Amino acid sequence: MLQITELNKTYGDHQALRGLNLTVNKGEVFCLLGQNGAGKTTTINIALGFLPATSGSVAIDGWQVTPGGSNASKSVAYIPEVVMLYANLTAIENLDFFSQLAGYSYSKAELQSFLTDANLQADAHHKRVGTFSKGMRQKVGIAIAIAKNASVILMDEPTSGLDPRATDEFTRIVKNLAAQGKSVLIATHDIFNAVNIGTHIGIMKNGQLLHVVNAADITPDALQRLYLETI
Ligand SMILES: Nc1ncnc2c1ncn2[C@@H]1O[C@H](COP(=O)(O)OP(=O)(O)OP(=O)(O)O)[C@@H](O)[C@H]1O
Repeated sequence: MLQITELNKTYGDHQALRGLNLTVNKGEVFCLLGQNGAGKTTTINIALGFLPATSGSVAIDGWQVTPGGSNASKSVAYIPEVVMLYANLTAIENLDFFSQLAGYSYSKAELQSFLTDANLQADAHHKRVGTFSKGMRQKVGIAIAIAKNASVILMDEPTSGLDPRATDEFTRIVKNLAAQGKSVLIATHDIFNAVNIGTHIGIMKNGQLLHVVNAADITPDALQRLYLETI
């Protein structure tokens, strides 16, 4: 579970986050919409412990996030827009490397099962990732999150640049993660996919969450109208 409470962040004299409150329970997928500069990346970076908050708190499964690593960071995984992997290593070698970095040592069979859980086709497990598409890199990133046993997964613009088939596959993978009890937070500009993939959708403006809606209660058209009225 991810719990953000009264989070403020100031860069110099610019206030990027203003008393942000946001909760993602187990099994929920929270899509965070907002214009460029609304504060989505700042929120993710504080939740990861990459940036200190000015005030307020972020907790992962009840553990407070503190900059530079904590018990909380062990339970959180990040899938950036482009997942950075070692181009000359295979998918399974990358997964093994990053799992070991997180303190886990898995057998080859276990590593393969994580890649399969992330929907990476078997014939790609032993291919170097240098040739992988964005979607395939994402699957390795998701396998790393599964191997790390992360209970909270944060994603930045995961569907930008994915073709419709890859987006549909990604949607199914994320729904599966949620069904396994993960909490997923996705910063996105993709309104249509937010309705498809999310259980909850938040609209952020100037560092505040102005609306939170249940994805089941809104159509993409209605969400687009609400978004345009809000930002
Ligand atoms: N290191 C920094 N120093 C100064 N200002 C910053 C810094 N990082 C972000 N900001 C400012 O804080 C605000 C929030 O930025 P942030 O990157 O969190 O927004 P965002 O919603 O993620 O935007 P995008 O959709 O473009 O990624 C913006 O006004 C941005 O210019």
